[in-house]
Amino acid sequence: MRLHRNLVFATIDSLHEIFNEDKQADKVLKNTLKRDKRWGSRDRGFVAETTYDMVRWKRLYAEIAEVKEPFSRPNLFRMFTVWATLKGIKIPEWPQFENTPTRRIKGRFDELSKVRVMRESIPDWLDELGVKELGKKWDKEIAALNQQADVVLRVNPLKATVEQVKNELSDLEIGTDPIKGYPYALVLRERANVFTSDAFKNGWFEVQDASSQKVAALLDPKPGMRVIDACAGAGGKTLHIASLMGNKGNVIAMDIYNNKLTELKRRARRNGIHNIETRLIDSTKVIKKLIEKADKVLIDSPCTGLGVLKRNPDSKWKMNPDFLETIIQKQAELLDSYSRMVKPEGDLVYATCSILPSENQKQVKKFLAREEGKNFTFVKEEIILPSASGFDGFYMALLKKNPSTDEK
Ligand SMILES: C[S@@+](CC[C@H](N)C(=O)[O-])C[C@H]1O[C@@H](n2cnc3c(N)ncnc32)[C@H](O)[C@@H]1O
Repeated sequence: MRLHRNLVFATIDSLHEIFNEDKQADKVLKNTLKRDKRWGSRDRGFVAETTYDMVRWKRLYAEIAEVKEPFSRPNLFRMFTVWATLKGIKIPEWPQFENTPTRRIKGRFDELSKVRVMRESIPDWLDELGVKELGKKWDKEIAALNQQADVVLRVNPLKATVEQVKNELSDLEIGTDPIKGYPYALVLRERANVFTSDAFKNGWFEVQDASSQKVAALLDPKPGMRVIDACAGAGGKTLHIASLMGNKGNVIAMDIYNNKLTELKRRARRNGIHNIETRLIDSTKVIKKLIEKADKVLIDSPCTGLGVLKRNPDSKWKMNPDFLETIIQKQAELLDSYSRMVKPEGDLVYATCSILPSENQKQVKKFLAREEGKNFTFVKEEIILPSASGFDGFYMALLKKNPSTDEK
């Protein structure tokens, strides 16, 4: 591979903003990739993937390069040199790369790889938390979470079949494969920009990880039901729920951020979905009005996101250990409050994209032991670990509300 100056500089500029200005990697990249209209998909892929790689391996590369934060531009180039050397890429003779100590880089890599926090490039607090929560399993999970994520599509059955999407993308030379056990999923053989395809623009599919596609399946909504997606965000799972209902019945998508709900409505139009109603949660009244009104409620709760580090490697640098306690408290509050919207004999699914038992199975256990959870019966749960599934880490539990309730 030959390194192109403008692509390397774009990568360094992106890293400067992510590391030194505390900006979010996806937002920074979105802007960087608009910079040069002449860039083809390979060029854009190089900038995006290299930036994500360097974010993922920040601690390891900084340690090998012997540089400290905040990273000056020369130091970002030193880290880039580590990346290129370890990938076996020939370092060009640019002034930024003078005297690259190739041998020393490899030697330091071998030495540092013996220590997990360096090998897996994670902060000490995260390693301690992982061990505390997952014990011996942590080693495998954090290694799996450092792999690059696959691009997975969820076909929208209201518009197309899996076969149609596969053929349409194949015409664009984008190879895909079905995934056993995931009826609407197609995984890309190689990363590609699928957003410019007509199939995407016409709502034939959404990009959604395979594990995430299991959530609506567990909720199992039926046409004609009233279903509430209480933490809908921009609607990844709402769209799936509505499509499983064949546009029949009513899906209420709620969130505390209006901009996310606006995006959800835009996506619903593209998907040809018209049974979704959005409601902004701007007071407790919004929830009270819906008490015991839903056949099924999904709480796709805010969480640490530790199951999706593959996709958001910068979150390990932006998160801090106090966040876990705050989020566990928030999850308990949401369970207590939003579970009231389930009708007697209705279903509640609680889901997170975390792999920590304290946000998942322990959270559900505590809910069932509290006054607010006493009307629910545990049905089943799925603990999806990234090492076993190859996809994102997820947790989901199905609870059934008991027939008689004295609540109101
Ligand atoms: C895990 S994300 C949801 C992702 C979304 N369901 C999807 O599939 O794309 C959690 C969502 O909860 C929202 N949220 C945070 N606090 C909330 C609250 N108190 N009530 C409802 N939603 C909340 C966040 O804005 C965020 O969109």
